Amino acid sequence: MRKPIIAGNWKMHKLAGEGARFLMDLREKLPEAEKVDTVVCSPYIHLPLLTEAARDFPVSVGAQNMHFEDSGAFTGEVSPEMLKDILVEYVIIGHSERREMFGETDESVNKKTRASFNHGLTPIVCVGESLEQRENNETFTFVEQQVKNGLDGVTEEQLKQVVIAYEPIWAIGTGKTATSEEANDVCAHIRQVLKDTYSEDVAQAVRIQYGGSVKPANIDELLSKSDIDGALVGGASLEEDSFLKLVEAGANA
Ligand SMILES: O=C(CO)COP(=O)(O)O
Repeated sequence: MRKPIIAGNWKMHKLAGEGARFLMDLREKLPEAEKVDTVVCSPYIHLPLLTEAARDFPVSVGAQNMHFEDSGAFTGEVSPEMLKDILVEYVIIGHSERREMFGETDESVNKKTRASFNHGLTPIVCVGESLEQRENNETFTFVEQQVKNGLDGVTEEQLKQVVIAYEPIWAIGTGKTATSEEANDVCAHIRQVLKDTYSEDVAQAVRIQYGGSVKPANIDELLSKSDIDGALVGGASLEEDSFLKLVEAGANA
């Protein structure tokens, strides 16, 4: 069985001190690390404070982006080596907001995914279709292409560590969740693509999260599905009570 993974994506919210307090408040309350992987992905500048606050208790810290080079003349960028240096463990790659607003492409997603393994970071690779693509019945082919392009050249052993987040763009921050069946169908398709492109072993190992208006009220239903192994959560990860409920749902899945 794949271990559930619940990740909060704080996007551009919270000040650093608020983030650290959030983690400290959860300190005694989080389920054991054996039951669920709990991840909080914050803005870059909060990361050192959060990795310090997260010492000795079962939560990992993730970044929301990174550059693919180790160092160089890339003003405003942060490298995988820098993230690893401050004990960051995860990195979100190719979130739809970065693809839409910051020119991220399958090619840059692929470079970043491969770079994450040079430094032992676990990538959370985001894929997902627009409303127009869904209405034109292009969801499967589009997501399939994103998965293949994003993971191109990644070795089988590395692939088993990858987390894929299926986030339909039309469900992000809109309050519109894909039904658990719709979400599971796409996650199952992604797993089939992994099997056809790589192997059954890889397909069974890779964890696939659903993201898009996940809340305490709908997470149990989503996690009960065969191919949904966790959630990548925006809005409902910002508040301690609701984040804790989501993580508990992961631990009980
Ligand atoms: O984009 C998301 C997580 O990466 C989803 O955001 P919401 O949970 O706010 O819909």
